[in-house]
Order: sequence, then structure tokens, then C-alpha cells
Amino acid sequence: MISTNVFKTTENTSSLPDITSSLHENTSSHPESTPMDQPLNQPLDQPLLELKRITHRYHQADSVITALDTVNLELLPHEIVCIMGPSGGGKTTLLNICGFLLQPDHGKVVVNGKVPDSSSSHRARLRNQVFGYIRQDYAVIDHDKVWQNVAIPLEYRAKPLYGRKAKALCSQALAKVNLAGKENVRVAQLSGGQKQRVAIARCLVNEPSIILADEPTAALDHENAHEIITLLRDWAHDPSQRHGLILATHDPRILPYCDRIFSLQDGTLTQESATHLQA
Ligand SMILES: Nc1ncnc2c1ncn2[C@@H]1O[C@H](COP(=O)(O)OP(=O)(O)OP(=O)(O)O)[C@@H](O)[C@H]1O
Repeated sequence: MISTNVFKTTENTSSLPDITSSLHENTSSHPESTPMDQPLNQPLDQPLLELKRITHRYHQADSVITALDTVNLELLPHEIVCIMGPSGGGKTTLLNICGFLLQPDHGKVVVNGKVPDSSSSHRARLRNQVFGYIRQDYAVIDHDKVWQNVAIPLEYRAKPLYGRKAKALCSQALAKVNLAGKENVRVAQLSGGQKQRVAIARCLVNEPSIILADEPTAALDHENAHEIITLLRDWAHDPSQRHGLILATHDPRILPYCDRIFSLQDGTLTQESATHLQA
């Protein structure tokens, strides 16, 4: 069943954070500013993220591949957007452009109504503060302890956090993914589902407002896939926050949890199902 009630929130949006109000500021004059420190004035119908006429091509020796062709997409607060499509359809390219990991050839990426400054420091800050990334292969460091994995984004803050303060934040993030008490366990000793939950905790530790997930459940059995997508859904649908999730997947188990589903094939994005913005 597709969720239909995610926009029925009635909370006072004036108390919600503007995570990107300082995107045009010089980060060096604001050594630390977490998303939750920002002014609180974004309406709920303001998209978290917009792709406007995005085109991206890869140039190979004797050919050009159009990975994305004039793609438009909006992510609203509390929304889970699913991108499905065949291998090579452009899903990873789309997620990388959404998360400022890749610059498109043409088009604009808008965050909370603003086009971020093109300087690399601003984009780095955006990647660290606004976005969380989850991948199919978990991208965790097996020989490190759980909390050391979760702490990585804290080390890349404008004002890095280490030691006891970092560990305390890691513990909070681990509790959110039902891994409380696992701080000092080596990641190599965890199951696949637990490793993915470590990856989610690492993503949550900086309180992002947008999570980009590339095949988050592909390597997991039914029970673990259900647990992961339920965690992500509860995070995205939290009525007290402006969160949104874009996930790319081949996994049909995920579809019942999504608010809008798109198909991406040969670089063309087509909406398959729309249930958002119901009163
Ligand atoms: N760095 C690159 N150089 C050249 N071509 C690339 C590069 N990255 C992706 N491509 C090509 O762009 C197209 C889209 O690739 P992309 O990885 O975005 O698709 P995908 O839908 O994520 O695929 P999969 O589901 O297999 O991960 C494919 O034809 C791919 O071969």
C-alpha cells in the first residue's frame, strides 16, 4: 500500500530549521553551524530539493552516453521518492547530482529554494550538513569499531568533533537505528543488516535533511530489508522535522513505503505513481 498521509502534518512550521539559509555565506567566517542552528522559517510546501532540466553526458573514447536527459524532479519535506529503472538507466548519476557529488553538464540543483554557491567549500559543507548517503555495499570500514565509522562525518565538519563529544553523538545516532551498546564492536563482526544500520547511523549523526540511498536493501534478506526501509520511512515521515528521502532501487519490496515512484530509463525520468499532496 502506498502511503497517503504524509502531508497531513499540522505542526508549526515556524519552529522548523532552515538548514540552508547560510548557503551563500563564507564558511570560513562561520566555523561551525549545524543544520539545527539555522533560522527556522521554511514552509512545508517548499521543496527540499529541485532538479531543473538536468542533463548529463559521459564522454568515452568513441561515444557519448546521455545518462540524464532534461530531468526535472522535486523532493518535498516528509516525502520518499523512489527511482526505479534498469541497470545503466542513470539512477546513480541522478543521486550523485542530487547530492553535489557530480556537477551536471546542464541544469540547476536547488536546495531549499536556493542555488548553492558553486565554490567547492560551500559544496563540501552542503554535502556534510544537508545530505546523508547510503549505498548498497554499506561503505563501512570493517576493521574499525562501530562508533569510529559513525563518527566520520563529524571529522569533516567545519569545526571537527572528536573524542568523547563525538562518541556521545554516535551513541545517539546508534540508538536511533537500534544499535545502542554496539559502539565498541568491530564492524567486521556485524551482519549485513547491522552494517547497513551503522551506515544509516553515520548518515544521521550530522542530522541531514535529505538522505540519498542507492540500492539500500539490495543485499539484505526480507527481514533486514523491512527493518532498514522502516527506519528510513520513520525518519523521512517524522512530523517534527523537514526530512526527505530519495532512493534508487531495483527492489520491489521498497515500493509500498514510497510516496512517489519514478522510472528512469535511458536518462529519461517518468513518474509512475503519485500520491503526494493529498489533503
Ligand atoms: N564515469 C562514467 N564514465 C562513462 N560512462 C559512465 C560513467 N558512469 C556511468 N556511466 C554510464 O552512464 C549510464 C548511467 O549509469 P548509472 O550508473 O547512472 O546507471 P544506474 O541506473 O545507476 O545503473 P546500475 O543500476 O547498474 O547501478 C550507463 O550507461 C553507464 O555505463
